[in-house]
Amino acid sequence: MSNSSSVEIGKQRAAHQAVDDYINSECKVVGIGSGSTVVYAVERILQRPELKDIIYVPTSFQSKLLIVEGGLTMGSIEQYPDIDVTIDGADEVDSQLNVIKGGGACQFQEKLVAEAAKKFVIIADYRKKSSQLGTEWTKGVPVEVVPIAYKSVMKSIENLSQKPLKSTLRMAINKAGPVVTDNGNFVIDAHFGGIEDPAQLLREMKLLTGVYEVGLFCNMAEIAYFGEADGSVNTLTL
Ligand SMILES: O=C[C@H](O)[C@H](O)[C@H](O)COP(=O)(O)O
Repeated sequence: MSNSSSVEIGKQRAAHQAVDDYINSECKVVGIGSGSTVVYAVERILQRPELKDIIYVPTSFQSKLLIVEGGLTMGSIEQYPDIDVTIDGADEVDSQLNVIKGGGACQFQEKLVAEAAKKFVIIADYRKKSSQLGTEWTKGVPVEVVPIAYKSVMKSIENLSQKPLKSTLRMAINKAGPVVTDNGNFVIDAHFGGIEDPAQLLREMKLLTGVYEVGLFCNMAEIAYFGEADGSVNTLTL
């Protein structure tokens, strides 16, 4: 099997198992994360007709499309601030269930919908497992910033207790200029190498003026499902 097909199978198996374990007809409201792994979670939801009556809360434009095109009922976080379960992908997950998210620039709405949920479930392929954040996912910590503040946030990041190796403004592909998020903001990717204390870094970055949301999710996930290269699924809980 090629690497890319074992990755896709890993994503699909992890997503299907998480849906089967965590979403049932007792659930009233379910949060739907963003990214390529979540596509398989929605695929599984659509295979189970008893899950059709649930309200699904999106975390991005992409996730809205998945819900609408699947013919599922969509609700907003304002209408449904209490969510039973949110299922979402990850860029990197450490052994303490700290997570880097935002590779697709969706971390703000993802965090909002994850925090509203009683249970936050991560689904990922085997490449996302890590002993220390920043060592497997080497594209940096995604930091969503208000556009006029991007330079000053980049400067302020230099003074954090763990200094970044570099930080870059994320540029768009097939459009001149920066990536613009679903909230009209920019994204800085802050590279730290191995992150010594993710929760501390998160606290410090959240205090910087102009920072909208940071793609570090600490003490939030109750479980992570990893689809392995051999087709099996492993879980991580604390
Ligand atoms: O902004 C994007 C999200 O945080 C995604 O959940 C994350 O990047 C993982 O995406 P994928 O499932 O495509 O690896």
